[in-house]
Amino acid sequence: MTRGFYIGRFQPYHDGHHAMIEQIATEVEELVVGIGSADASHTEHNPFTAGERIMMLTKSIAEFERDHDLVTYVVPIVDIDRNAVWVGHVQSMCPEFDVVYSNNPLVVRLFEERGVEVHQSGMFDRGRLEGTDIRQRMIEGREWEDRVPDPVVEVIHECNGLQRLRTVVQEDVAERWEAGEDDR
Ligand SMILES: Nc1ncnc2c1ncn2[C@@H]1O[C@H](COP(=O)(O)OP(=O)(O)OP(=O)(O)O)[C@@H](O)[C@H]1O
Ligand SMILES: NC(=O)c1ccc[n+]([C@@H]2O[C@H](COP(=O)(O)O)[C@@H](O)[C@H]2O)c1
Repeated sequence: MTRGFYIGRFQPYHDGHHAMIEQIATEVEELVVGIGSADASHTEHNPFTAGERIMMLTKSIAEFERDHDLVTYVVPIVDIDRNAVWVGHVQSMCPEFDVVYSNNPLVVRLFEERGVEVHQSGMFDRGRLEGTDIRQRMIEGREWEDRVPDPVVEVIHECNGLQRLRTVVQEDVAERWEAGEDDR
């Protein structure tokens, strides 16, 4: 039995993450999904809470649990300020895992330095499937719903996520303006 680990911020969980988990589901029997930066929410970079991201993931991956007999564990992981001990921090919070799946260069490096096997999948349709671009579309009122699994659309509407994102962006801009960090 092989148990994998896949971590992301999932702000929001999108079709690129979904394609990655679909592929992982063919390679492992169990998967631990880490909700990274679990302590962050209500900012432009991290608008959604750990709880909201757990809902996005749990509802979306139900189809893989059914179709591939995959067992998943979703674990929130808060950030810590020392990269050198982060792998131990993750391991201390999760069921034991054999292999890590990631396309994030820092995550790959930190696990490999600790002797953990890491698989990289390459990016799926990255021109369309990038969290930063999807959040920008939400802010600007452009179409984003076709880039995420259907349950994610429901969760974002349930938590009034578009309005929250637009509000926090305005607050961030105002703070940068007051701090004199904006181009004027
Ligand atoms: N389109 C994609 N295809 C495959 N893997 C992806 C894709 N987008 C992100 N990933 C990977 O999923 C993991 C989590 O990514 P993350 O949640 O940061 O998404 P992101 O789209 O890069 O978001 P952001 O732009 O907000 O940083 C990382 O390993 C990342 O490289
Ligand atoms: N020192 C740390 O806390 C540390 C180090 C490496 C990755 N991480 C986290 O792992 C997650 C990686 O996910 P992304 O690929 O979505 O960036 C992020 O939440 C990131 O903050 C944290």
